[in-house]
Amino acid sequence: MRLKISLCLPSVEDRVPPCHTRRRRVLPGGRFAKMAVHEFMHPRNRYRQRPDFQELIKEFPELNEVASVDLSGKVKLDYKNKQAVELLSKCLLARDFRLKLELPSGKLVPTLPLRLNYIHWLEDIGSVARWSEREVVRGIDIGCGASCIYPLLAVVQSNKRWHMVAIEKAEDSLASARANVIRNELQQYIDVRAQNHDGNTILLDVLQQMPDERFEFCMCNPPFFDSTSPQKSKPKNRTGRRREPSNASTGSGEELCTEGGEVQFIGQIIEESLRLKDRVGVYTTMIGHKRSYEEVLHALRTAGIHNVTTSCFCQGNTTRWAVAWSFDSTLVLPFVLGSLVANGESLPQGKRKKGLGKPISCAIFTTNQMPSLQPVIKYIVNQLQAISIDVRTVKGTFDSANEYLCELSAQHNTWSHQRRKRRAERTHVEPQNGNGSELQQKNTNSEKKLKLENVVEHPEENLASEEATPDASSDPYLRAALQIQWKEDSYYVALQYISGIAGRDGANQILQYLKNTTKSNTNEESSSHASDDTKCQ
Ligand SMILES: C[S@@+](CC[C@H](N)C(=O)[O-])C[C@H]1O[C@@H](n2cnc3c(N)ncnc32)[C@H](O)[C@@H]1O
Repeated sequence: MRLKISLCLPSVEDRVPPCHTRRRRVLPGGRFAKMAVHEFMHPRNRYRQRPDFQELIKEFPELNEVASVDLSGKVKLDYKNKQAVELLSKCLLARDFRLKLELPSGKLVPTLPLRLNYIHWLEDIGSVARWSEREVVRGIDIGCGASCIYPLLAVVQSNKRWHMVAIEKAEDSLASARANVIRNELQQYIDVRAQNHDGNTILLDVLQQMPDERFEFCMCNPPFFDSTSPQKSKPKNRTGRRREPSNASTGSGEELCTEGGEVQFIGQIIEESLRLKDRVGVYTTMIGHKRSYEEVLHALRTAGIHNVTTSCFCQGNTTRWAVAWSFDSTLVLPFVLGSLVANGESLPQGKRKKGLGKPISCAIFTTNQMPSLQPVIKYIVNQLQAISIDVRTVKGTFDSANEYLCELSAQHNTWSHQRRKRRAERTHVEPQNGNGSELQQKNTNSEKKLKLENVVEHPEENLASEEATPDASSDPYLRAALQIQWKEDSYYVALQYISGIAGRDGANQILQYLKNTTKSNTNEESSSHASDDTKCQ
């Protein structure tokens, strides 16, 4: 029987598709085929299928003005034409979401595939955070822009279960955002608020105005560029190989630029989150540049924030990154679909598709051996703490009747060679009874064997490197989720690797350590019907 961790673990086909870096599919014989970039969008993103422009024009004849027919007879839109981009967004919003949108000229035109990728990622976060159990999910959009696109989409896509506070700093955008909310009669669900101009805060001032409110999430599409840089809104082209953007760029300098660029902006959200903590369940933001993404992850680690998940949104030729973090100890963010590893290392594509992999599980005691789940939980937690693994309860208590879930974090490998260490300890215990000489003889033999095993299997330098402590600001050596469950006639332990350089092997070894200690303790204590049942599955 295979046990599954019940924390809404994703099925493989639900996972977020791999990132932008792979645009070629390997064909038999090692040839490459170019893949449609749309394949990398979120699996639920309706725009993975390119719109059929011919059909769309029938419904919205105004598109005719910006469409052309190519030599093969295909109807095409010129994405370099600002008017075409705006018209397409408006038509798709009307057709697919029944939303009406108007924008003052010169303002950022929201492209829908990207906006929807972000919304779907939030839904994935919500399924781990169990938002489905709430009647209303409250969210904040930082910098809603003139379109107010994210709050509009969030409300409609959730069938009005998500209620949004939309914050905006620019006065003209604020007025336009309010008009778009009224235009769609969604004032009951979207509260558009002006950012405090005098203050220098992003969330603090606004949340101070609502002291009794708690939000499930916040989101942000920050101004990407540094207003103090001479290049301003031009992305850095360090290699000189960056292609010209295939879409017309829209948006004013005020919308796209901020002092210090996105890293400083997001850095401030991180700082404020350290003060606001659980006032917001999950802090999320989009990031425009890969380099900023790495800097943001570093800032989170430096702030001691490790409950993090990341994603990347791929659409057309544009890629954006996203980061979420939380102070909620009952929410294990790395369980979110398609999560990349939290230390910022991008996994190879094939691996990322499989995400964190399946949990491994094993029966650890039978109900004949343990009367209830409580002593099993206490026993396992003691065994883990004995080797300095930090155990943080996520669900259930030590007195749980059916299930207990916790998060493990280890700073270095303390589980390898435990059997040998225990044996070595035993050999150093002075014999207390009359069989002293016999026992001493046995111990001497096992000591010899132990020495031999150490020489053959594990030279000293290996031991030293395994126990090396990583630098304090980095991720733990291993993070994993552990579930203890009672089912039929046995108690099961399941381990899910989350992150850390120990990898899935580290999680396997911890499960093996638990099996071994159980086996040796039950052998010592009750001898006969011990742990033949500790089979791993
Ligand atoms: C890149 S635009 C995003 C607009 C919209 N959310 C979208 O995705 O199309 C960034 C927005 O953040 C606003 N903004 C900049 N600094 C802000 C702040 N401190 N508080 C609130 N909004 C801010 C800008 O005026 C701009 O409208």
